[in-house]
Amino acid sequence: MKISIGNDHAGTDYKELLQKNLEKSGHEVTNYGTNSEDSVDYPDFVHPVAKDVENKKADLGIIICGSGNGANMTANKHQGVRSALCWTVEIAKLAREHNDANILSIPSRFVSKELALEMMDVFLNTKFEGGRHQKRIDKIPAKKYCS
Ligand SMILES: O=C(CO)[C@H](O)[C@H](O)[C@H](O)COP(=O)(O)O
Repeated sequence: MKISIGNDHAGTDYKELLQKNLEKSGHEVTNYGTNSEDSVDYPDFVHPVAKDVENKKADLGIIICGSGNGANMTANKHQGVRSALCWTVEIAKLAREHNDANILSIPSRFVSKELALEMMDVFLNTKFEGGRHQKRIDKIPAKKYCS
């Protein structure tokens, strides 16, 4: 799969670990950084990931910041992006099965590295169930609701 990944200073070491594992499994990874622990602004590193997913240059995205919230909010401003903030394996699984999430947002300051790896694994290997869930995700875009 093609996976784009981005993080701020709070997620650099997690990103390195996840990227290494993805590449070991044969995935094609585009890393948008940051690659240091110097303080940066998460939108600068998350927008490129969401843009790749929006433009179908990536199959899935992974974004990491301290709480996962700022990264998640940024990604969800992009059309067709459904970014899910996940902190358990089950939530990551449901994000794929029920929400067809295409970006996984990881809160590095609140989950262990082992859990981050497990969430990534389940996120990549779980399929969207469709059916009643398709109807629901079709109703997510605000412009469809408002017009
Ligand atoms: O969690 C974040 C945004 O949702 C970021 O990763 C920041 O780390 C967080 O805002 C804390 O900022 P700080 O500059 O690392 O104290």
